[in-house]
Amino acid sequence: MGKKVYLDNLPRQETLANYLSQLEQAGVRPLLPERLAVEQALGRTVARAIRAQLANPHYPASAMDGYAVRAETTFGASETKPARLLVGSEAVYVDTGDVIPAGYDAVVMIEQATPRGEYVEINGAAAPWQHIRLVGEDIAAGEVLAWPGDRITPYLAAALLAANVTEVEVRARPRVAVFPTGTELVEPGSKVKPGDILEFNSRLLAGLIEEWDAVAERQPALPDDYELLKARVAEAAANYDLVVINAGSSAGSEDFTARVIAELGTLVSHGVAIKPGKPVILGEVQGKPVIGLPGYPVSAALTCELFVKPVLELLRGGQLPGRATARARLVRKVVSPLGQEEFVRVKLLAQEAELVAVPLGRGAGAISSLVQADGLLVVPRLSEGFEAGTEVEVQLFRPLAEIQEQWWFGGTYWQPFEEKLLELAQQGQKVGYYPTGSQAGFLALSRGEVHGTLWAGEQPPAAFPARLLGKRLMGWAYRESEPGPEPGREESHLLKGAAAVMAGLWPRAWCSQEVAELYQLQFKPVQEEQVWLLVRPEKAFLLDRWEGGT
Ligand SMILES: Nc1nc2c(c(=O)[nH]1)N[C@H]1C(S)=C(S)[C@@H](COP(=O)(O)OP(=O)(O)OC[C@H]3O[C@@H](n4cnc5c(N)ncnc54)[C@H](O)[C@@H]3O)O[C@H]1N2
Ligand code: MOO
Repeated sequence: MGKKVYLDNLPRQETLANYLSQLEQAGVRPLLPERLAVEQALGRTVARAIRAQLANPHYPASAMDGYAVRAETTFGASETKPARLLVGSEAVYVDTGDVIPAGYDAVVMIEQATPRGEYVEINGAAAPWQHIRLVGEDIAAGEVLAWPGDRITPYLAAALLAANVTEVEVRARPRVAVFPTGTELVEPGSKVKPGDILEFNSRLLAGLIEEWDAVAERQPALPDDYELLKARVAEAAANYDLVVINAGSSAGSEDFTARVIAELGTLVSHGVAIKPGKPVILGEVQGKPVIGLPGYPVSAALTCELFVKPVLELLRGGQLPGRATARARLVRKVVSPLGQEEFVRVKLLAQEAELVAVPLGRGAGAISSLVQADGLLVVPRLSEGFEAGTEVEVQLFRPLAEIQEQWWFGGTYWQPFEEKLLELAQQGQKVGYYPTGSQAGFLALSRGEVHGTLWAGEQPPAAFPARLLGKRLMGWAYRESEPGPEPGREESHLLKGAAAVMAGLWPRAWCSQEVAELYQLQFKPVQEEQVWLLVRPEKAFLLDRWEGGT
């Protein structure tokens, strides 16, 4: 196949369908199932139907402690006219789980039986088969206990063992080699210098792949060396079911992945009409799928889900679970380029009786946005986005119950408030605090994007229930000697302003005394200000969670 210098730009579904069919043509087939002991198979997926080997119960068993009787011998019995049965020939004592002796067809609980010497008196009629667990009542021999595609849960494992099944055939877990690439990559925990990139994508990708019932083997990071990459990819294609290469997907001079695949096998496509994740590379080498994922972490995670997951489904021979969805009302307009399918991370909040979706930052480099997000909103390729107020469907990253429990705060950054939230979180309350400054926080509160916000300054706007939490000293933070008259910068998130001063980007930043201390910066106090908590009316109870102001 010739060298491609341009990116393909077909819709995702078409790109994927074409790739999967090319893989099938190249001989990629589902892997053979594996035979495992039931105890070793928890979490795995059943490959072939499993039938019960033995009934449960496999003998008629007493369900209660009492006397096995012939039901007909008790007919007509009452408190005043009990049936007198001879123990041994007309009634036999049984414990729960004992075999019902032949010829008997009911059990009378000891509470309803009165021993009288060698007799026992039964003061009520027993219905035939009462308190007897019949053979196969729970599981009949030969019954299908597990269907292909069922996940082996502790319940299923127990049922299999109850039916005397000790081994199961489960879907194979494809083995995936994950290669991080880039000369600038360094291991987490290293002492870093500018330009170094802490290598975390391979952990991110391996984690996702393992969640999808596959085995990920992270490989040492590869420097940007064409021949080395080529040799390692060829070797991995021979030894793994799937090869994932991360970064080196865009048009930069050291982005070799596509070339390597084209030279070793077939480059099926490079580029797809999605955002983020456009430069994804799909190929095949020696009959094995080889996928190049973009370097930016959000793009890498998303393309892993959109392309690696379906290939894993092909290899294991069966679908993996998708995400649950929920409907939510968008609080802000989302504008998206026509011709690209866009995946927007959203925060979800329970507000009054509904769920609202707040679009988050769209930078593909922000791994924190995936942590903060509760879900993903898909803007179709032929749409330019959604108006504020539209009801949209969101794919959930976490259980809805967890999302509905959380309290979400914005506004100015104030450490004592953060401490209080940390305390609440320690006690089990789900909370989040995403400071964006007093003004932005107030707007967010008005639009319903947060449950509460911190406002710094005099009397806050009267629109929301408010409580004075305390006072703080504001001023300029700077490094060694106080900079001259040039103005400093104000950052909406006080920690970020102080961080910019720390990094030598700004001469000084407007921040609070606590933040300056946190960053060990010099501090020139200018004014004292009040800090208020403002909340949505239905969250007014939150105001009482904080001790009175100063
Ligand atoms: N001139 C153009 N530049 C770029 C284009 C383009 O079309 N033309 N596409 C952009 C898009 S879209 C994306 S996405 C990125 C893809 O970049 P690469 O796949 O080539 O990846 P790198 O440049 O090597 O890395 C980018 C960035 O990703 C982070 N990264 C990479 N590897 C790791 C890792 N193992 N662990 C953690 N983080 C990693 C890192 O921040 C890199 O700087 O290209 C755009 N450019
Ligand atoms: O498509 Mo890139 O993946 O924008 O970030």
